[in-house]
Amino acid sequence: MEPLLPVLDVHIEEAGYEEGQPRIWDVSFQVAPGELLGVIGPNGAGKSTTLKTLLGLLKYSRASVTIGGESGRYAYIPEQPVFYDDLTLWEHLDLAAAAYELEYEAFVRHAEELLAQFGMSGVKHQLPAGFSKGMKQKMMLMLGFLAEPDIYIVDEPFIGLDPRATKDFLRLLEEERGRGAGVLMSTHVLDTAERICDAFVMISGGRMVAKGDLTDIRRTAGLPDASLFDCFDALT
Ligand SMILES: Nc1ncnc2c1ncn2[C@@H]1O[C@H](COP(=O)(O)OP(=O)(O)OP(=O)(O)O)[C@@H](O)[C@H]1O
Repeated sequence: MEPLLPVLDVHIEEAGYEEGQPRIWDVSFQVAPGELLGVIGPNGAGKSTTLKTLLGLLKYSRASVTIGGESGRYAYIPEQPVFYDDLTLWEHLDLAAAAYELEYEAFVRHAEELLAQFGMSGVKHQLPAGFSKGMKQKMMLMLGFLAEPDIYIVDEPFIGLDPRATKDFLRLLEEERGRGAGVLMSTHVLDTAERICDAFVMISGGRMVAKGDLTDIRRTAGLPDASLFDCFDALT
């Protein structure tokens, strides 16, 4: 069988916030359809910089990024919620649907489903400024899922979510992977990452120090039976 074309193909030579001052070097990876790739590394290692590079948000980068799949569409779910003060939750969903050119009835059905799944139906006509941190984060997740993209780019999803929301989020991701969507996820929650990710990119000091599935990471760390956490400890 032909190997599936990646939904995300990233080659970063170097990238940073100011011309001539790179913060990351030689970071390259691919995400296959249905794959969940975890980006892990200590504080300040360069995870967010890597995500910003592939989203095209940095002033200075020498990189090539290809988004594949059927629609070539990505959804970015940021760690810090971004929203319009004057728009209700429903108006945010509606705006996203217009941007993605979704058919209106299908959008309403999907949006109502997502609201119910995240327990947010009762607040859909409220302004997100009055939401808790986790509720704001759920709004960002819903906006992402509404897009049904080829690749989800998710920055640290686990910190603000309660256990039920985390479970709902993971189940929805699982469904999306089932239809072939890839996921690139940066996280510090290594026990969850070890459980759910197919493969990892480990970044330290702006460089990739290990890449592959847990077996590859263990081999690189020289620790045949170690947890992801212990490999992380040894490699960073
Ligand atoms: N806006 C910015 N302007 C200049 N330098 C930045 C900026 N954001 C991050 N950096 C620098 O880039 C390097 C990588 O930071 P980055 O935010 O990518 O780390 P991270 O791995 O995401 O860390 P954390 O786990 O703490 O979120 C650090 O040296 C940091 O100081």
